[in-house]
Amino acid sequence: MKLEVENITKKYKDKTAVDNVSITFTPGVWGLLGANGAGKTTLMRMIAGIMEPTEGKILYDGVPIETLQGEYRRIFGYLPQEFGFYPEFNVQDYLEYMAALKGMPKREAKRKIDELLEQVSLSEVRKKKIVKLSGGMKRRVGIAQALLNDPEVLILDEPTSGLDPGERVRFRNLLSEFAKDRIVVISTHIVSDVEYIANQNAIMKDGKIIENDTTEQLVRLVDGKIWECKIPSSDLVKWERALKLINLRNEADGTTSIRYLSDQAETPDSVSAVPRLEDLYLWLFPQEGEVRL
Ligand SMILES: Nc1ncnc2c1ncn2[C@@H]1O[C@H](COP(=O)(O)OP(=O)(O)OP(=O)(O)O)[C@@H](O)[C@H]1O
Repeated sequence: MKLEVENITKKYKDKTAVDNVSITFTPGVWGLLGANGAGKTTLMRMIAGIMEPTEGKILYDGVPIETLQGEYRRIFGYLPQEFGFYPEFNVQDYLEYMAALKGMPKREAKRKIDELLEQVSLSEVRKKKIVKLSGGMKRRVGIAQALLNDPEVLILDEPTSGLDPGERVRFRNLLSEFAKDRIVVISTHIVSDVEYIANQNAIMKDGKIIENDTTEQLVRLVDGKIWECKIPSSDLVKWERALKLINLRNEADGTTSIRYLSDQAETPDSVSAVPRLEDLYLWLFPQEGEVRL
């Protein structure tokens, strides 16, 4: 099973949103990371077959996806970033409607919907109108509809936006289970969402894939560049100016623990830290850096 993206480009008038991208997706969870405007949504829409590339082709097991027709609905599941629901439908009716669009027999659809509502913790609100649900619940309805037909290729555009931390963890577990023998592509700019479940990550910048590798290999790019130390809290402003801070935590004893990016230790007591995907991301996209207190 493989999804091959060959030299695809998408131009919107004079803007090249995706620029000659080639990548082969194999079974497993793939993280597609990149800053706002990097071209993730455009790439996902082309992979999901709902937008035509200006140039290039996409093949599923050697077959161009635009020629899959009916088979396409069986193979692909897609959660768009902007999800147009039918707000007056209740959750159950909406999922039944989506199952019918995907050509699922009624009985099978009912069984699958029960199972999914349980998995995304929505059984209790199945009769509630979608318009009345919270943002996180709506997102979970979107995730459920993308999983309805047990797709071989699941494409999720910013699936965790609006989910609270508990929902995020449940979502990750659900996906890890689901991803066996399937291709799952998740686009996000929340690195921690893919850090624990993605086997492979593609990083996009200005319409191009600039890195594509396993998490272990990718973090090696910042090996020896991540440091941790404690500083007096009163010196924080000085260090914030001098260093590329990744994280900081105020301690009870008047010190602040900091994690920073640098080619060498910047204080005598700095110790080298094991790099994480988030460190790499901030190294690649320094303007995205946001110190969390
Ligand atoms: N319909 C459109 N017409 C013109 N330009 C567009 C259109 N859609 C997207 N773009 C531009 O193409 C570029 C890539 O957009 P895209 O939405 O694919 O990025 P993204 O990585 O998904 O960003 P985000 O995380 O903010 O959704 C951006 O510069 C965007 O402004």
